[in-house]
Amino acid sequence: MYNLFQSRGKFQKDLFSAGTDTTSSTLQWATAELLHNPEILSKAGEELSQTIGRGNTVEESDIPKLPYLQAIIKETFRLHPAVPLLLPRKAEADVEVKGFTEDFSMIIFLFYEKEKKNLLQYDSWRLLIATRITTMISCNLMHTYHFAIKKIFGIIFFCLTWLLIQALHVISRSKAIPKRLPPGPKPFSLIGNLLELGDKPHKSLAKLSEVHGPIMSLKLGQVTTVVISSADMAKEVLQIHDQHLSNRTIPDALRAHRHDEFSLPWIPVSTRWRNLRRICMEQIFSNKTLDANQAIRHMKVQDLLADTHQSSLNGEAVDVGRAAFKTTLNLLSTTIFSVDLADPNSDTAREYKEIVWNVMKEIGRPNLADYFPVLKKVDPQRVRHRLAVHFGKILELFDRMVSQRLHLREVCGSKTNKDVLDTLLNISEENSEEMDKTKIERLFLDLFVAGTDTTSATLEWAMAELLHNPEALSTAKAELEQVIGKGNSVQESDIPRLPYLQAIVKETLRLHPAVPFLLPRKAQVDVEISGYIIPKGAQVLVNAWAIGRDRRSWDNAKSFMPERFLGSEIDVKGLNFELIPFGGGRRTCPGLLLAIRMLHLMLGSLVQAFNWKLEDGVKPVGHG
Ligand code: HEM
Repeated sequence: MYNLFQSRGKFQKDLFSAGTDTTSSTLQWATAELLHNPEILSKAGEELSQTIGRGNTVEESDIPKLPYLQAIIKETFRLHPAVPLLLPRKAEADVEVKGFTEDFSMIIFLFYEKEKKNLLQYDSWRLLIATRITTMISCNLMHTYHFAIKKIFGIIFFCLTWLLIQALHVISRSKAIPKRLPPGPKPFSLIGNLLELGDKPHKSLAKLSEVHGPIMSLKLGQVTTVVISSADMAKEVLQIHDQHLSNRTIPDALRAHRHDEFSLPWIPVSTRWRNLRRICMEQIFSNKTLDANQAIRHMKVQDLLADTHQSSLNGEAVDVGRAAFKTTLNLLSTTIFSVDLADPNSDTAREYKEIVWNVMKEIGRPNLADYFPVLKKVDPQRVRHRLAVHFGKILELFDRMVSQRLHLREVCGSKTNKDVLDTLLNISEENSEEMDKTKIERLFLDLFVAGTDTTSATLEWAMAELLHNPEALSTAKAELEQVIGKGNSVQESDIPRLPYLQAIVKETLRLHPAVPFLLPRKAQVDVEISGYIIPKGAQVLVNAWAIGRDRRSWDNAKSFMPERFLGSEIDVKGLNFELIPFGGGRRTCPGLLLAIRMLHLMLGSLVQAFNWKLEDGVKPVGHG
């Protein structure tokens, strides 16, 4: 057996070298098969000697009388067709074969199964289609590597099918999601729509949105910006697509002292951001902590009342804005590190107040580097440079305060727990990874910047609206008198019993959100909203000012009517998207509870303690 196989292999090899002649190759295979099957060989020999006789030669005319010989030839054709793929055909027109319709430019190869009995049964052949195969493969090669090639074609076929499915998928997706920006005003070539911003961008963009809709795109210099101006669209951004729209575009100025890398409002959503937020929500601004340190805020509000009383005794008008800023600063600084930072007799306090004020000014200043990123290196208006100076001073001040407290704790030999600084130092002693001196100082910077002007501006607006609406003022006064009683001072714990005062604060925040565009968001991926695409990298501004005045959500939207909130469930906590002065979703303002307490405490106290009127000669003006 072994020898036979060996000799057959050698025989085949010799015969193959003779070329691709189909007849000789079939004869060679027939001979090889007979050598491999001696029984068949002897049966064929018997038939020949019986039919032709020994010594006579075989004539073509004898073939019909030799059925066994015919059968051997057919069997050889079946097992060893000389042209396994036949010769390639080309369809001259679309031809449907078993449900497949093929382009006539395709080349069709026919493979057939080895097991099939009948050479002529085409329906048992497997059809494989290869598009535009340009490489000619020699017949011999095909013959020798028949099955390997079959596999390769199988793989190619599979890959092509897979690619086709993917392409169809992409095409159908791109059909389903029109890749188009929200509508918006036509931008100029270099400056885009910068000129449309005007000096009150929240108002200008609210006006533009009346033309272009509640989701609108603009080009601010080189920055693609999407502006949101309705409660429904705000819900899409702040809640539904919150996951991809929670990071920020960072104003260039904030890169001073690399503050953008430390700052809670600006760092991207990450483990570090979550830790900082958790500390804020659980340790600094929780109701429990705020209840524990409300007495110090009460004291600071008594100072505000004393100052105001002094002004009235002197017959001077009270600058509510300044008084509000000073008191808010004091409320924050006593809450955070038990120091009165707005004390007029302290040099540190005066310096501090000025720095905070300057920081606000620089951050609020429009900066070309934010609209033309190529200018970031140059800092053309020197905003980052000036902010770096202010940051440097304030961080130095915080550094002194933290060092003093650390020293005090060392001397006392025990942990104190009287304010936010103590809370943070306790955390850092337990886990220095989570909190350390630098992180504490950076967090303080954020809290002061985020908390001071926002709260004091809201208080100033509330007082302005009350002076403009004497009926609302007298209703508030009556409520305070009834609930607190004459001569008693307002406490934070009284707030739940003062629904009209709460309604005034909500109405003020609706009409005058201190951060009209919230803080800017940045799309992490393409986000589809309402059939439009907010492209990856675009800046998203939610116009809380426009939403608070949207006629679709509010009756008499421009009027100051605190009554609208009486008996209403609508709150400012970020769940009612028609009222979002503190933002919404995972980046909602963490200082909300403190801000709300400070606002009610200051406003309630001022309204209760004095009879207010506008300074002589000043006329109330409507707000637009
Ligand atoms: C009336 C007062 C205030 C208003 C109207 C206000 C408003 C806001 C708004 C709109 C945001 C951005 C939310 C968003 O992107 O969705 C924000 C963020 C923030 N606010 Fe306030 N805020 C006020 C008071 C405060 C106070 C008192 C503090 C702390 C002392 C504070 C600390 C912060 C911080 C740290 C962030 C950044 C949160 C983050 O990005 O994760 N805010 N605030």
